[in-house]
Amino acid sequence: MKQLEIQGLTLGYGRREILHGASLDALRGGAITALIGPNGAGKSTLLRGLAGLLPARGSVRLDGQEMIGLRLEHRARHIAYMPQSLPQGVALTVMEALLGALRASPTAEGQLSASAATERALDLLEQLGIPHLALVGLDRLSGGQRQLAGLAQALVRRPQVLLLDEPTSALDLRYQLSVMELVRKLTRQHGLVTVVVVHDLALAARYADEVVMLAGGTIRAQGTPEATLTPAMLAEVYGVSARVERCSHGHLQVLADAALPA
Ligand SMILES: Nc1ncnc2c1ncn2[C@@H]1O[C@H](COP(=O)(O)OP(=O)(O)OP(=O)(O)O)[C@@H](O)[C@H]1O
Repeated sequence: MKQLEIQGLTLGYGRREILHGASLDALRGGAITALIGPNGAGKSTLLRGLAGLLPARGSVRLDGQEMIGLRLEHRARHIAYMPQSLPQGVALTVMEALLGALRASPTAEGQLSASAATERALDLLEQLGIPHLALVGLDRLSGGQRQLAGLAQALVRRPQVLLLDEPTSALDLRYQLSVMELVRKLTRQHGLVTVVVVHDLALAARYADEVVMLAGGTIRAQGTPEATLTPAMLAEVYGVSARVERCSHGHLQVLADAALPA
């Protein structure tokens, strides 16, 4: 079983430290971890740090192998990262972007032949429900379509660790569910260590096996949705008074009633 161990991780921008020696219980393969917390908590910073895009101190070990200090192309064999917003003005079709991601550096299975790469990319677009976008330019996609194309770029290399920064924020209700279902299916099937930044606590409660709550650059809680999404924690971390109830289908729902006085 794969696992990602994060110990004493310190991250920041220039001299500004954002994450202060964060340590987590090992993140397990086959499980989705939702990274939640208020705006500016450091969620995207943590994800960028795990992706190797920021200078870091501490330790990030995948199955015992230290990732910090590993060259980006080596780390990219194991870890895929989908940023909150994809770069604009890229004159490529969705298919060209996927093939480019496969060519950029060898995948864990080595370099794929051109036909195997095309087949894999098409298969993934089918799974995401967007085969009709294969030949459409990235700069002609809607916000939600761009997000799906970004997700395809992260998945196409079949990583062991999948880092997704708000992958459903621009998606309509149906796609929010179908994308999270697919992420869960792939996570289970391939034993991926999946970490998803998400603001929607109903989605976190429904799809996460584990929740990590971050505030002010510090880990405030880690555990099952039931253990972490409590009225007391929501008051402390988000400053809201909230109820946590089960709907008629048994899903946990967070009902925020009021912002607490600062
Ligand atoms: N490129 C950057 N340069 C300098 N500071 C940054 C940069 N990106 C983020 N920060 C700072 O790091 C802190 C954490 O930001 P981060 O984006 O990680 O938060 P977040 O929890 O993802 O927030 P949100 O929910 O609003 O997306 C903030 O104070 C932010 O101003």
